[in-house]
Amino acid sequence: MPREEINDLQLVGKYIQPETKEVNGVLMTKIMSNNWDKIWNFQAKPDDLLIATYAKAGTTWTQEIVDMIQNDGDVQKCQRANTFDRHPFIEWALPPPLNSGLDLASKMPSPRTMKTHLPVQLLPTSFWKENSKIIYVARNPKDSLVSYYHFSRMNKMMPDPGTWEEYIEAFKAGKVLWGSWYDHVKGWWDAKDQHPILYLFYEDMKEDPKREIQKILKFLEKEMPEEVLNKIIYHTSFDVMKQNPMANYTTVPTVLMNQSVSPFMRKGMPGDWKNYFTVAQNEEFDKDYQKKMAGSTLTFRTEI
Ligand SMILES: Nc1ncnc2c1ncn2[C@@H]1O[C@H](COP(=O)(O)OS(=O)(=O)O)[C@@H](OP(=O)(O)O)[C@H]1O
Repeated sequence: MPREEINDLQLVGKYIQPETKEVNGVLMTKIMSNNWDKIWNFQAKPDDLLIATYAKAGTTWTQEIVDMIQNDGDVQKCQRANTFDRHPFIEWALPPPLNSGLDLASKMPSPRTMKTHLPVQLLPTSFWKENSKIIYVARNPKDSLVSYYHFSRMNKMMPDPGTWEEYIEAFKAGKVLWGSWYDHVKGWWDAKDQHPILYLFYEDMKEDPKREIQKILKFLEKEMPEEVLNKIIYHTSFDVMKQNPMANYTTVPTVLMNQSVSPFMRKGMPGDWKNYFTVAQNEEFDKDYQKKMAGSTLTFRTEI
C-alpha cells in the first residue's frame, strides 16, 4: 500500500479497531465480511501457490523461505518489496482507496504466490478445482495464542484483544479473527489427503530448518545447490528476518502497527507460552484442548 494513502487514512482514523462480522460462523473484519462474495468467487490458477495458516503460525517466515527458493537465493530480489506486497493476502481488505488482497492478486503476473488465513471450508473453491498447490503451516496452540494476543495489542487493524484472561477465553471459544484454531488445524489436516497440500509445523521448522526447507523444495519440484540452501536458511533465520525491513513489517506506519507495544518479530521461539500461562490456566487449557482435539490424529509439540 502506498505510504501517502496510508497517511491520508490515518488522518481520518479509518483503521482504528475494526468492527467484526461473521461469515458462516467464522469471525472476520466487517470489511472482509462485506467483501465476502468477491473473496469466495476468487479465481485461482493451476500454477498458483498458496501459503495457508492460522494467524501467527509462521506465515511470514514461510513466505520468505518460498520467495528465496523462487528467486534461487537472491537476497536482493527478495527485498524488492514488503512481504505483504510480494504475496497478496487474498481475503484481507482495507477501506478504499487501498488495494485489497484481491486487487493485488488480480494485477500480479503468474505464477503467483499468495497468503491466506481462511479455514479450509471457506477457501474459495477455485483453489480445489484448479488443483493449486498449498503449503499449510501449523503451530502449537499455546504459542499461537500468545503470539496472536501480542499481535492484536500492537496492530490497530485487529480487534482489541482485551485482557490476557479474556483473550484466552476468546481464543478457546474461537471468537477471534479467522475463527477457531482447533477447527482450522484439523480441517486443513483432513484436507491434505485429497489435495496437493504440504502440511508443515512451526516447531519442526525451528528444530531443523534444513529438513523442512528440503520438504518445500521437493513439493515445489525444485533443486538447488547446498550453498544456496544454506544461504536461504541464514537469510530466513529469526535474527536476520527481524532486521529485514521488507519482512519485519516496520514499514507499516506506527499508527497501524505499533512495534514499541510488541514487535512483529517478537520471540520466534517455541515454548514462550510458559512465560504467560499460569499453572491453572495451563491445566484448564489442556483439558479443553483434549475435548476439542479428540479423535484427531494431529499432534503438536509445545516445546522443542
Ligand atoms: N524466521 C523466523 N523464525 C521463527 N519465527 C518467526 C520467524 N519469522 C517470524 N516468526 C514468528 O512468527 C510469528 C508471526 O507469525 P505470522 O507470520 O504467521 O503472522 S501473521 O499471521 O502473518 O501476522 C511471530 O511469532 P512470535 O515471536 O511468537 O510472536 C514471529 O516472531
